[in-house]
Amino acid sequence: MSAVRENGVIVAIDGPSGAGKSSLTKLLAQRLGYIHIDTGAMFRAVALMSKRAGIATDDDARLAELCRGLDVTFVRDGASCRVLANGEDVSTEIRTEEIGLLTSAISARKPVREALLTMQRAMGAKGGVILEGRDIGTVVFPDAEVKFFLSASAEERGRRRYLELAARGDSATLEETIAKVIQRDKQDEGREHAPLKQADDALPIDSTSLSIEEVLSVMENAVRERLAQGDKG
Ligand SMILES: Nc1ncnc2c1ncn2[C@@H]1O[C@H](COP(=O)(O)OP(=O)(O)O)[C@@H](O)[C@H]1O
Ligand SMILES: Nc1ccn([C@@H]2O[C@H](COP(=O)(O)OP(=O)(O)O)[C@@H](O)[C@H]2O)c(=O)n1
Repeated sequence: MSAVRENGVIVAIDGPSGAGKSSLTKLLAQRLGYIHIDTGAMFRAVALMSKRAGIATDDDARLAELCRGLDVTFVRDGASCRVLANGEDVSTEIRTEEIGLLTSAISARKPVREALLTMQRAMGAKGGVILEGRDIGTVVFPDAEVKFFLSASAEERGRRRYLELAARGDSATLEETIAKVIQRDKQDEGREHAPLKQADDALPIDSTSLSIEEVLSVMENAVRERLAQGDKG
């Protein structure tokens, strides 16, 4: 049994790329009046800074040093949220597919995971928070009161990403985008430290043929049900 915390429950949303985690996390947070933490953005910020510093993806000593000197924060900007790395707004720069793949390699390294794990636990401990990522329900907050594992077919997730990239003027093809999504999932599932996997007690949601509103409604109902149980849950 886990007690409801100072500011409410902890909601963990994990799943592969393009499953809808970021979209649903933001909407669910608005509905519940919770804060949301995009842990992928934190890993992306580390990857961007490591690229700028010319650090090899397997240079654990330099990665550890980088993380020690890196402060990642989120600031609200109207309806959206900006990501700051040591005070610099890197929100746009971290969102490329290239940084996504580099992030997948960097985030497999133990010192990077350890550094961000400490930050994420500190950010979420009081509850009233939704964290989205790959290992929230399994490693960061295995005692989260509500856990979701959001997925969709690789083709549908690739299609969603492709539409996003096309809207930004990126010339990547649908086939390339699906292939990259599959490659990243494989890396994330196959790594030694904190691999992407469904927690035993997570509620699985396959969003392949569900609208965002439909997924939101399933999630909101599950959280409200848990809140109604209070400390008895
Ligand atoms: N259930 C859904 N149906 C259709 N499109 C969706 C759905 N969920 C998310 N999307 C769209 O797919 C894209 C990727 O969603 P996102 O929330 O960024 O996924 P993730 O954070 O898991 O990578 C976004 O453009 C989003 O609007
Ligand atoms: N909790 C997390 C979140 C992200 N990540 C890594 O960071 C990468 C980018 O995560 P993201 O959530 O921004 O990616 P998308 O789902 O938005 O494509 C993932 O492919 C993972 O390798 C992780 O290892 N653990």
